[in-house]
Formats: sequence, structure tokens, C-alpha cells
Amino acid sequence: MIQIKDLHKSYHMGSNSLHVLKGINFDVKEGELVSIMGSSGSGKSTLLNILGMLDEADTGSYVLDNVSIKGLNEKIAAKYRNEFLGFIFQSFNLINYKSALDNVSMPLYYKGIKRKERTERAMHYLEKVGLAEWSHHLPSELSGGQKQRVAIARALASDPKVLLADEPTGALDTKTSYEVMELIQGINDEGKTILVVTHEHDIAQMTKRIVNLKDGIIIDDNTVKQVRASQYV
Ligand SMILES: Nc1ncnc2c1ncn2[C@@H]1O[C@H](COP(=O)(O)OP(=O)(O)OP(=O)(O)O)[C@@H](O)[C@H]1O
Repeated sequence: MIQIKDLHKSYHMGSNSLHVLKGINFDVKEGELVSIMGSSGSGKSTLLNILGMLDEADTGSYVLDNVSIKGLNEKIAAKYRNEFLGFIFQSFNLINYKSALDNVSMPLYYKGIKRKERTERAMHYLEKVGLAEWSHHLPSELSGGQKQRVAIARALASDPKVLLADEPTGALDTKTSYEVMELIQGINDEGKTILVVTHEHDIAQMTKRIVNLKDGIIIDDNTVKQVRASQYV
């Protein structure tokens, strides 16, 4: 589903430059649930922004669902972004004056889907995340965990090929974090390819594979089973 080869990215500020990604290689197969881990500044968000087609690498290649992403013009990139990718953010990014239902159905409006189908699809995904009864509530009337569930329903409603989650539990307490991760696991069990950026070990352990970044390079890339086995040696 994703093939990344020798990605490099630097930021330039005046005469200074910061080499943030220093040759990243990895593949993600359809149906995987992968976490990208690393301490602050290791390059996780930079990598996720590139994977999410919000930014471009300086060199290297990125193939998403057999499409080479590098050098696409903005219009085509936006089309692929909408078609292929769903995003989940730490701070939920919901529209505060719109109900849960409207938050979930709004992206479908921009895809040209008719009102009746938009509402049906949005309700279907709100049911899936356990929030059918909250569909007419505003985000301010929902808990953090419920807000993230709305955001997950919104991401799923467009049926993207890949879900990209940037610290999806970063604003949640421990119990709610585990509940949100269990929801993400359930979505993955149904076949969705999901990448989760996190700096928390216990969250990464709830995925199936952990890619560990340090100073812009991958220092480990193991399945969670391998990681657990090595902890008992
Ligand atoms: N737009 C930018 N311009 C200049 N420097 C940047 C920019 N974005 C990130 N950086 C720098 O690049 C490095 C990597 O940042 P990045 O946000 O990718 O790390 P991260 O692992 O996601 O960190 P965190 O967990 O704190 O979000 C940091 O030193 C950061 O200050």
C-alpha cells in the first residue's frame, strides 16, 4: 500500500538548515496497523506530513497505492489526498458550531454526495463508533473520547485506503486512550490500513508493528510480537 525509499527532508531557516529525515525506508502492506514512534524532534510529524501529502520530501520516492506521489501538481495531489487518505488529529479538529452528524457528513458534501446518502453514511459511521445517540450534539457537549470518536467516524466516512493518526490519544486520559486505541484496532481488524504516530510506548504496543525513529532515521522496525518477545529475554 505504501512504499517509501530513501526519503530525505531538510528545513531551511536563513543560512541554517536542519536535516530532519535522513534516508527513511519502509513499506506498509494493506491491512497493517503500524505505529511510528520516537521522541520529540525525531521527525515523526515531518514523516507523517509527507505520508499525508501535506508536504513533500526533498529526495526519495513515495508510492501510495501504486501511485508515485512525488511531483504531482497541487490539484491532482489534493484529489489523491481526498481519495486515499483519512486523517485523525490529536486535537480532533472538529467544527465547534456543527453537530457530530454534520461534522461527519461535511467532507462528503465536498465529494459531491447527495444529502440523503451523506446523512445515512454519517449515521452509519457514528453508530460504528458508538455515538448514534449523540449525533445531534455539538462538540462542546461531548467528552474528549467522544470527540475523537466523531473525528474517527469523519475520517472513515470517506472510506479512505489509509488512515493516518497523529497522536490520536495525546489529549486523552489513559483509560479513554485505550478505548480509542481499541476502536482503532477494531477498524484495522476489518481490513483498514492504519498508521499511528505516538511517543507513548503503551499506545504503540496496541498496534501490530512499531517503527522507531531517532534523529531522522529508523533505528528499529519490528512487529509488536517481536518487541514483546525481546522484552522477556
Ligand atoms: N516547518 C518547519 N521549519 C523548520 N523546522 C521545523 C519545521 N517543522 C519541524 N521542524 C523541526 O524539525 C525537527 C523535527 O520535527 P518534527 O515535528 O517532525 O518532530 P516530531 O518527532 O514530530 O516531534 P514532536 O513529537 O515534538 O511533534 C524539529 O527539530 C523541529 O523543530
